[in-house]
Amino acid sequence: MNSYLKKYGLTEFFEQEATLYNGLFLARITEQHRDLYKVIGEQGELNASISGKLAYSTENQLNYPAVGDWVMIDRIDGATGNAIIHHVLRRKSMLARQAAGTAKVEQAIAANIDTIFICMSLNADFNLRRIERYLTIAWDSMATPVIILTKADLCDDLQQKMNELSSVSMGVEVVACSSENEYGYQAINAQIGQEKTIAFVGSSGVGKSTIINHLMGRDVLATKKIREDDDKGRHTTTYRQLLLLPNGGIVIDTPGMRELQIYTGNLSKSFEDIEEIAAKCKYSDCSHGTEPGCMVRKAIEDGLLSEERFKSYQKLQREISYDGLNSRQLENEKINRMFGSKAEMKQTLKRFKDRNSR
Ligand SMILES: Nc1nc2c(ncn2[C@@H]2O[C@H](COP(=O)(O)OP(=O)(O)OP(=O)(O)O)[C@@H](O)[C@H]2O)c(=O)[nH]1
Ligand SMILES: [Zn+2]
Repeated sequence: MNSYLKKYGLTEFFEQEATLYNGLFLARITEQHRDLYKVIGEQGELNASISGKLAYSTENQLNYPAVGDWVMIDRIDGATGNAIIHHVLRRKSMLARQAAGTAKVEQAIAANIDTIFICMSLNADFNLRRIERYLTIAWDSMATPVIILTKADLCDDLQQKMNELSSVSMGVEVVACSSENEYGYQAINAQIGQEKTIAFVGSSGVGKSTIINHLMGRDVLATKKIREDDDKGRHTTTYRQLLLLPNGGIVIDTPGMRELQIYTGNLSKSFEDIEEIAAKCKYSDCSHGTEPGCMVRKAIEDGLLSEERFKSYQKLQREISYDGLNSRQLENEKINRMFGSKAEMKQTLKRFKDRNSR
């Protein structure tokens, strides 16, 4: 096997697949820009674009090459111009999300990830529902999730949080860590196999870049603090979307992956008032419809909360719960919305059948 590409995660599976394409060369996508890709071939990095035929035959956005994909290109020497990507090899896993502004079109964020590090901080960001959502996304991608709890130094009830977490983590490895004293960093390293590809997801500011920098042994990513000081910001500077770790292992960190989190985090902030009222509803999963003891409806009736504000909260909430979910999850979401839950849906369907068979 080509030892150079092996460092970039090449396995026998892909090498075998590649033999189907005579005369073309194997490469892995390391960066994606609008129409231009960076790929790593057996002789190093080169620019690439997709062939007209591939673009033409690719109706589904999902099948466009994404960072992490293994592809077949027409050359290994960039001196003769951009390489042309002719085929995308079958993926072992894929992280996808709804394309911005559309409900139906799905987009690949990254491909062929072995492990997804779901990062959540042990202070403000700690939220079991959020973990559940990320776990669903991770399982759906076919990669293995690992939960990384960050900022342990800012938490004084670690054991309690770990206990709470165990009710939703269901056998997934959990690692607590802190950048303060590098607590837990050894355990994180132990979760990274040789030539395995890792992706980091989680809310903004939980410390993903901090961990990646530590793994790299140098500051390759600007952490939030640095970015705030630098008004040009991270978005204008180019950065690597696929990083080789010095200890083996590969990190994929695409802009799309960072965006996966934006919406989950912000709702509570912008609607703190409603969430505060809702916390007092009789039922913790109150939908603020016709349930007894709903404090949100009461606040609206009492003129303490405007109906409009509540409506926009609900609307945003619906959009948020769609963001980042793929079609199968979306289907489940719709079922949940219509029937409350799958169990309830089954009940309803059963009642319906019973009635019709009578
Ligand atoms: N106290 C404490 N602060 C931390 C820890 N890890 C990271 N931070 C701080 O948290 C802030 C955000 O960290 P980042 O690594 O930039 O977070 P991020 O998840 O990469 O954020 P995005 O790039 O926006 O997705 C920085 O100011 C870090 O110094 C930790 O373990 N303990
Ligand atoms: Zn309510």
